[in-house]
Amino acid sequence: MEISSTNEAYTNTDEVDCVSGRNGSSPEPPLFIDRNEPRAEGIDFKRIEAAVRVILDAVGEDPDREGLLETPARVARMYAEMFAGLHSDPGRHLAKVFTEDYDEIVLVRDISFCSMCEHHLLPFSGRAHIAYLPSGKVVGLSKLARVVEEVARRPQVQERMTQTIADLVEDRLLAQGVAVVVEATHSCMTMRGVRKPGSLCLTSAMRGAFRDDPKSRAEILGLINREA
Ligand SMILES: Nc1nc2c(ncn2[C@@H]2O[C@H](COP(=O)(O)OP(=O)(O)OP(=O)(O)O)[C@@H](O)[C@H]2O)c(=O)[nH]1
Ligand SMILES: [Zn+2]
Repeated sequence: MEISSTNEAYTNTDEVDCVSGRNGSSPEPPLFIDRNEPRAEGIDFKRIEAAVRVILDAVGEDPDREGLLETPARVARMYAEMFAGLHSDPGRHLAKVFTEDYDEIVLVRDISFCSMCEHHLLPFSGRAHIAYLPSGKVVGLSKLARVVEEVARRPQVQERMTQTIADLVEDRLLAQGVAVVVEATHSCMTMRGVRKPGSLCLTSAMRGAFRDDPKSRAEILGLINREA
C-alpha cells in the first residue's frame, strides 16, 4: 500500500464538499475515482483533507495560516495509517502454519498496540496478550503480534478488538483453546470527558478449553499476570 508522503502529490485543488465528496463545479459527484490522486486502498485523502479544513474553520482557526497549511494533508496520511486495518485481512498472517508435536500453552505477552476509539476518534493504547493451545499446528510468534497490529488499525471499541483477535486465532489455527486479554488506557477517558488519568480497561475473550475448563483458565490468567 503506497501512501504519498508529500503534499505536492495532491495536484487537484478543486473545492470539495467534504460531506458528500462533491466537487462544487461538477453536476455529478466525482467520488474521486478518475483523478489520479494518491490514495491508499479505500482511503480518500482529498475528502479527509477537505473535512479537516472544515473542522479547523469550525473551531475558529484559520486553515490558511502558515502553521496549518499542511495539516489537512498530514491528518489524511495519519488516518490512512491508523485505519489501514479496515482494508486488509489480518487473518492472512496466520496462513503459514507448521506442524509441531506440541499441545501445551503458547503465550505471547505484552504486545503493544495503539488503536482508535470509535466514539471519539481518540487513541486507546496498551498491551495485548494472546495464548492458544495448538492442535498439531503452530504459527510463527511474530504473526500473532502482526494480527494485533493490524486489527488495532481500525476505529473500534476494545471489546470488539479483543474478540476479533480471538476469533481469528481460533478459526485459522483450529486451536483447542484461545485466550486474548487486552489492557488499555483510553484517551477519551484521560484527556477529556471524565478525565481519569491512570484508569485501565481490561477485556478478555476466552475460547475452547480456556473458556470451559476452570483450571486452564486459571493457568493462563496466572501466566498473563505473572511478574516478568
Ligand atoms: N465499552 C466501551 N466504551 C468505550 C470504549 N471507548 C470509549 N468508550 C466509551 O464510550 C462512551 C461514549 O459515551 P457517550 O455518552 O455517547 O459520549 P460522551 O458524552 O462523550 O461520554 P463521556 O466520555 O462520558 O463524556 C463513553 O462512556 C466512553 O468511555 C470502548 O472501547 N469500549
Ligand atoms: Zn472514546
